[in-house]
Amino acid sequence: MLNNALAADLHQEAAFHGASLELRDLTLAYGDIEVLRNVSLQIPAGSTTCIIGPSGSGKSTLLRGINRLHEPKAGDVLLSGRSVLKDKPDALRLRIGMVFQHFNLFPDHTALQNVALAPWKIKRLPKQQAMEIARLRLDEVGLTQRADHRPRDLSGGQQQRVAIARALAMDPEVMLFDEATSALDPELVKGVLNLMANLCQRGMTMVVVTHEMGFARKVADQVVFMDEGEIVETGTPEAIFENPQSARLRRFLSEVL
Ligand SMILES: Nc1ncnc2c1ncn2[C@@H]1O[C@H](COP(=O)(O)OP(=O)(O)OP(=O)(O)O)[C@@H](O)[C@H]1O
Repeated sequence: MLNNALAADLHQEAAFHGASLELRDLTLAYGDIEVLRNVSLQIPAGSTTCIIGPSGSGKSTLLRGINRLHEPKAGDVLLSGRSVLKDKPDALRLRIGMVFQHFNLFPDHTALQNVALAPWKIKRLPKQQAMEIARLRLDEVGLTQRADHRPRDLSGGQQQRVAIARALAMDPEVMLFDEATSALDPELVKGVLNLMANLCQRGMTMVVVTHEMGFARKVADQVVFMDEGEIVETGTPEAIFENPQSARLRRFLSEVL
């Protein structure tokens, strides 16, 4: 059983304690080709940053650099003011949750088992406690009734919510979303975006690569426009969408809005 403090901490609208992130002159390359060059960005604790930009501009690569799925060629990433390059990548990924376009759930596991797996196997919590945490996280994403369903018996939106619950079950300090709604049927997108907005309101630090300009406009604290591996403009949603400074951003917006 969970102790009362833990249960209280996990209840429906509990606040998160997001950490700050800072990227310092981050450069990432695939082989000899640099696809991200000298990217610097401040992401305050508990804030939401939306990354927008054309296909191939380096948005996913930026996320992969933050949690070291791809090792930086140069530069640094600071989590709560401390370089993540000092930690083992596995330890870092306990602190930074990531949600992908494709949900990557284990097909032979139920929703509950999918969410409980990492707290049990990676955090090494007792199985019963991991299951309790998973139940609470599934409850938070509105899937209590689907806990015993396998992914094939869930809609795409429900599978993505399981993937979000799975990331939250590790108590991350930062959540990275890589086009989390791009693979969903249009009628399922809103539910997942609402859930993401709820995490934002509760103080999670979020970095969201998205093609959903409405979400970026409504939810982001800052919007980052990337093109050709660089940050071209950073600003409030109002500044980016209503008063774009660069021709590149104006051209991009004219194509997507
Ligand atoms: N594994 C890889 N090996 C070599 N090049 C890669 C690899 N992954 C991405 N790239 C290249 O890096 C650049 C940035 O890709 P990235 O996926 O980060 O862009 P993106 O902005 O997320 O694009 P999209 O919106 O289409 O997902 C692109 O030119 C891409 O072709």
